[in-house]
Amino acid sequence: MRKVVEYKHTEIAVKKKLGQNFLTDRNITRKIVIASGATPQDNILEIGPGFGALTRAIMEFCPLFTVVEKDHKLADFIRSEYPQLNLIEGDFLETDLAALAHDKPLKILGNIPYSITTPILFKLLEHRHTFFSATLMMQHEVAMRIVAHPSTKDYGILAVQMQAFCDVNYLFKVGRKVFRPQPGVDSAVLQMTPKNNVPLNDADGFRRFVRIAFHQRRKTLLNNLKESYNLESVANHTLKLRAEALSVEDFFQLFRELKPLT
Ligand SMILES: C[S@@+](CC[C@H](N)C(=O)[O-])C[C@H]1O[C@@H](n2cnc3c(N)ncnc32)[C@H](O)[C@@H]1O
Repeated sequence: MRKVVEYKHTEIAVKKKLGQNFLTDRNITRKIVIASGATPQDNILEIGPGFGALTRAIMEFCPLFTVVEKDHKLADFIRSEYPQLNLIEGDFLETDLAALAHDKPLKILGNIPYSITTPILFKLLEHRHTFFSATLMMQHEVAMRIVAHPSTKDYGILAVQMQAFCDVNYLFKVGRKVFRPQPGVDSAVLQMTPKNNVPLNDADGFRRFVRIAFHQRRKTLLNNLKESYNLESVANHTLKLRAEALSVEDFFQLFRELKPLT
């Protein structure tokens, strides 16, 4: 069934593909902005302002900032309601973060579209030098996977990749009832802050290694890694473990010990 949401002078047919679930609770938007620590001096970027629920709350703390919105009708809405903002009408995944962060690292905020949560997170990881922190509302289940500890069912590639490069903080849960239209899942607000000193000199190689180590979760590290790496320098007891048993520090150490097979 076609769902329509209307606010002030604008009505849109909700696009599921764009993850359009709009926040209706001012206490929550304010709580997100307070958690982000936004001040008037910050270089803020909001992902997906929609009808401006979070935008309005950010403005109370920082009057001028940048927003990126892909939906043309919503971009028109933001342009007419908040002409003072720097609106990028386009796709966050194609937004040049380095250019936006030219003078100062960004503080990123957003109630992000569920449909592209993972690509957004990986874009942020890749461009972690461009931002100071990202305070994001996402699906609760994804937030749990990001902050998961070793040897739990949620612990996997996402947790290791994110925790390797960022400090991640689960802030609070947000029930589905405060959105229009109501999604089928709950949300949570998570903050990620890039780490200054990551003990790696090949971040891309590390990311590939983590993917291979988890390739088949039930298999040992030996079985997952042996086709791709020379494992001579790795202790036997380590190779008998599964990837899920290793902490992020253990992953760093193991990555230093093995050599890719060419
Ligand atoms: C979950 S809604 C949040 C809207 C608003 N911030 C709120 O909290 O009510 C996600 C917003 O992101 C926009 N969006 C979806 N994909 C996008 C993309 N790739 N780049 C920028 N904005 C996008 C949607 O059109 C929508 O406005």
